Amino acid sequence: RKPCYKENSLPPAPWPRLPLVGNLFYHSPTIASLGDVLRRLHAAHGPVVSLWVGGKPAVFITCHEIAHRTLVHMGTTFAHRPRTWCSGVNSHGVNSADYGSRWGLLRRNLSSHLAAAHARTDELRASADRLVKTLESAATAGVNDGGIAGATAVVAPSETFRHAVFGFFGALCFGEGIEEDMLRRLRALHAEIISLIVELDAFHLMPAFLQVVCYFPRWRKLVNAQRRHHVLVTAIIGARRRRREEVVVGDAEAEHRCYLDTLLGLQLGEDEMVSLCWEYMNAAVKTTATALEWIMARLVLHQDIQQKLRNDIARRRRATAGGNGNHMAANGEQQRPFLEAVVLEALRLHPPAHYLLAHTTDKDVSVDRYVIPKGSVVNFGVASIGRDAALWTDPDVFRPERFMEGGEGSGVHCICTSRGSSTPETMKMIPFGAGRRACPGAAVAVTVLQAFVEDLVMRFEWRQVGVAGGVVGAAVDMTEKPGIITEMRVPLRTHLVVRQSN
Ligand code: HEM
Repeated sequence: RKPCYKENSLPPAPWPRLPLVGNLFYHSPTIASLGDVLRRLHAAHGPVVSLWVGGKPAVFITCHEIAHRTLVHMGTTFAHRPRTWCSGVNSHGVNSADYGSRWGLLRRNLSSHLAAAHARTDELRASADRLVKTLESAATAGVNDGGIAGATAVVAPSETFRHAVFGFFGALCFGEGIEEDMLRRLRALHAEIISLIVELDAFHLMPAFLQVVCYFPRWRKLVNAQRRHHVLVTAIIGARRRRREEVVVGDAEAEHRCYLDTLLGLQLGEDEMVSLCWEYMNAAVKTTATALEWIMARLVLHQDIQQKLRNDIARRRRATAGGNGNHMAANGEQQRPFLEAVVLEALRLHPPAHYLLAHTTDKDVSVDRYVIPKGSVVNFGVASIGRDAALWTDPDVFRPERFMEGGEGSGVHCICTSRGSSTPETMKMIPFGAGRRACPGAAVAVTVLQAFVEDLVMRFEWRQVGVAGGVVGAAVDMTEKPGIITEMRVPLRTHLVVRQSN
């Protein structure tokens, strides 16, 4: 028997609600309108509201305290993902796996690979160097719009950021030595497949019959692109397998183990490996590259913070070179580098993912005065929590100092997985989610962002376009382009000046 709830015990939802369709698609036919619809609903009804996807509710939560209670305290209950009838290339990933032993095995494998990758500073340095060199050539060859002496030009760095991040994670995923041409083809295929995915569907927010309607015209293209992706990744897997067989034991141990090596060790099928490699690159690249662009846009806008960051990095480098790498705060703890504060503040204001991946529950759960029925889609407003005026003073102001000692964000860290490591206070922002399904790549992503930003700030001055001789020109446009990942609507353009004294 289907359980029966009193209408008023379910989280509030707008009317009308049509049979089969529900009301989500009626109120918010696109991901772009979802944010506005939810803002209005939350303003009227509080932090727990719902929209209906066909016959089941999609519950949205924008309160950090409830997020902590559900994702961390009731972790196992909320660790499930909704089922889908077809997820194509994503079907064998960690993110789509049922919460259970297979998920546990794959997630442990990914997490231990990422923990080892975290220590791979050589690869990170090499990627940051390549990024800096590409931008240096752009600055030297480009159009100098400001009459500034030395190598300087107006550049749009988004594409370079994306390529550098793809190259870095490509090496971690497939191993070093993967050809540039292969990487470019893989990148193009990722972009093609992503462009064909219906965004609301990615969050499990489309009733089945609408999925059929929306995917019908693009189905052949999607299947075709996924097939080409499969062929390319299978070729990479084959090459890696042969290399492992050829390399003598001692050499193999000296060589870093890439993600693919760990998958080969698990004896998985070919489809599973292709899907897991897709997930790795898909989850890592667009998120990290988008975050990097938002951070640099903020530094272009806030020249004072950019200079403060440069000074802090230089001071720390001098201290480390002088043998004094300990930066103690007044409370005796290691002082947070300003660089980390800048990255955290950008992730608070501009989380690449405005919502988590869809969660669901394995039983009915009471939250506040409402019942979340078993099997509902449950999601969390990441951007709303990070910009909540009840948690942050002047939430719309970019102020990294709030994450420094004594600031309102000093207790916040991005990685909240277990009860022990988190309180509602540590979850005043959740750009990587929280609890059992929290992003396993969070620590690596923050490390990559810090390494890239450090080099970019020390090697170049990032000025607003048209700002020369103190004349302020076009400001950076911080408007958002909503999507599965929220990018800048107008990609960053900046006046890049190569610094003479690095
Ligand atoms: C700035 C960069 C990144 C951001 C903002 C980000 C954000 C997120 C978010 C919000 C989730 C959903 C959590 C949930 O549903 O509760 C997630 C899940 C996930 N992320 Fe990331 N991520 C980033 C980088 C990475 C990297 C570098 C990797 C790995 C190479 C990665 C792999 C994953 C995987 C596998 C999941 C699914 C986990 C599961 O279902 O158990 N992410 N990420």
